[in-house]
Amino acid sequence: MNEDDIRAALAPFNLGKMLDGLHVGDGLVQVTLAIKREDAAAREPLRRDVEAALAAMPGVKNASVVFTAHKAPAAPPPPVAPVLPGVKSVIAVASGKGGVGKSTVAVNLAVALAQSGLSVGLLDADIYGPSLPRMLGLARKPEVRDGKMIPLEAWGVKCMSIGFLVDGDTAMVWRGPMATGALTQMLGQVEWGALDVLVVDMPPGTGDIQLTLAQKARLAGAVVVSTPQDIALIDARRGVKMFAQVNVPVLGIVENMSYFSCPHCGGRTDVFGHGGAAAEAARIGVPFLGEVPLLLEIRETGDAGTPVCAAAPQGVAAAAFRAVAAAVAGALAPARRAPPRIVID
Ligand SMILES: Nc1ncnc2c1ncn2[C@@H]1O[C@H](COP(=O)(O)OP(=O)(O)OP(=O)(O)O)[C@@H](O)[C@H]1O
Repeated sequence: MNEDDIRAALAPFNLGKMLDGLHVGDGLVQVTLAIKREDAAAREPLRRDVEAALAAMPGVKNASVVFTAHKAPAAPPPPVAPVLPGVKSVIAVASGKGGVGKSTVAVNLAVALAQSGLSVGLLDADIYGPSLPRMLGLARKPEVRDGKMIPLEAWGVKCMSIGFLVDGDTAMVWRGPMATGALTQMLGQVEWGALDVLVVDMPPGTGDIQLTLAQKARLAGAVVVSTPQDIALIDARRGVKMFAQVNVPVLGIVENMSYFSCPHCGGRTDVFGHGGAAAEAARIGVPFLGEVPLLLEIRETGDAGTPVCAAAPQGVAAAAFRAVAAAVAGALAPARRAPPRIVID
């Protein structure tokens, strides 16, 4: 008794596409019939007849016929009103771990994009540790007009941070839902106006806030910042994976603190090794967007509230950020995307 014998025995039942699975071995026959869930009762006599016919065959010790109901293909998600109707592209700047310079890259990317002539917004979504107020030297509370907050402006960039509204220590103790609620408000209740790009400085890691943002803000893409160290790269890989899971294209990886550029002699030292992020990007098949050197000037200007792209636009740091900005602008898909659907298995 082999599979052909069983198929021959099934032929009179005209099962057609209903026959979904057949397993034959050691005198055991298992048949799976695919039906619609609601047809189960009506098809039961057929199931019993098939089972009886197979059980009666010589050489069959046991025959079982079971139903399976395939899920109907998921309906496309209903159109959702865009949270940010005037914003052409929202991009997230993310990192797998803290301290790799994600905020520094986000701020300078925004300033460099604005310097290239685009209208740019910058949202600090790092609810638990907002660094925009310090990096941009902004401490005022935003005005409210017609129930909407007016972003503060710095170097041609419209900026909003939870740090403008509450002091950092307050936000630090928020539970997850409070943080995601605050972020949703910052997306929808800020008068962003018409923007070419909204750069979002994400909190480090891969959690609730990242998912909320990926869903609500219709991200056009994500920029993942890493240092060349192995440990940062492992976390960066996790970040890339998270965006892939929520269907957000990864625009590429930026290597920050790529090498040390000595302000005295101009010599270059590869403090953490060099080129790890480029190699990793190639390995996981995402673009490499450029490298930013480890420079005292970047830290000093950032901590003093003037991003290096604004403080020293002619310097090597600004040139590095401009190159990253050009790569990001080039990678941005012109079309706006539908919100991702999160599938939980
Ligand atoms: N390329 C660089 N050269 C010199 N200093 C840098 C560079 N990039 C970042 N820094 C400095 O490193 C510190 C951490 O940077 P930043 O706050 O941007 O990191 P982050 O990844 O956003 O951190 P967190 O996720 O913990 O908020 C800052 O003091 C910043 O000025």
